Amino acid sequence: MFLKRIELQGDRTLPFHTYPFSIPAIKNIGQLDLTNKVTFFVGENGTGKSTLLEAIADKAGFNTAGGGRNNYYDVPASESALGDYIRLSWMPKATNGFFLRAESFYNFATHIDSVGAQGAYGGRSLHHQSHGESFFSLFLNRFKGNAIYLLDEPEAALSPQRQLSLLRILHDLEVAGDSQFIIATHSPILLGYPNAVILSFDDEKIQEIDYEMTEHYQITSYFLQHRKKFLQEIFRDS
Ligand SMILES: Nc1ncnc2c1ncn2[C@@H]1O[C@H](COP(=O)(O)OP(=O)(O)OP(=O)(O)O)[C@@H](O)[C@H]1O
Repeated sequence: MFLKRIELQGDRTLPFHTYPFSIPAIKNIGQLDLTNKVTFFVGENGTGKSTLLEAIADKAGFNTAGGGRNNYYDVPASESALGDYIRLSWMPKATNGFFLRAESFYNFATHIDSVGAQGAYGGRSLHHQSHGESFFSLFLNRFKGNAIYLLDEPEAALSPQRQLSLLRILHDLEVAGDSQFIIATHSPILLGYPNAVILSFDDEKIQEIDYEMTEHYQITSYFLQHRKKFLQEIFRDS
């Protein structure tokens, strides 16, 4: 474990009508304790998961466009609006890590090509691999432990089988004992990882939720078990 606590600073004086403080979960962060090596952020689209993850990446010294400490490149509108307003408590401070943004991974791949660092990613340009293969090259080659990994929707490019393989990578790094993961996800497969804390952004305040209580689990489970009925309900009156 590296990151133990996230605190919002100066809560009384913040501009609550403007982004990012207009987001209920962000406005009411207060003090958020991280207790497990694997933490998931879940919630409906637009509830602030990426906003918080990006702010953590910013304060941790990672490139908010995606990458680690030494990946200098720019992507429009990738700066963190929240980073200056949160305080992180470390024990100990992580010096290594990676911030995966699915949405700007293409730019990250271009950056890796431009600095000739393909060797660190399996020896092949990330652009010459499929979207899912390139994500997986990152996990296999760059995730070596003794680090904090901030992953924003890592499932975006992964098949269900590869999501299971990612669970195995998480497990191996967690068992080795010196890695921490904070993962924003919509994947009911990833959320099933054992011993993780799931934090829901769906209400006024971020709070822990059981796996089986997440919409991701409930809707997926219901859909798979009652697909025809579910579709009839959705298409009714259309
Ligand atoms: N730079 C910005 N300026 C203004 N509003 C923004 C900005 N970035 C995000 N928002 C808004 O803030 C809200 C939270 O966005 P955020 O990307 O953190 O959501 P999210 O929970 O990660 O969503 P998703 O699950 O769709 O990825 C959204 O309503 C979004 O439109």
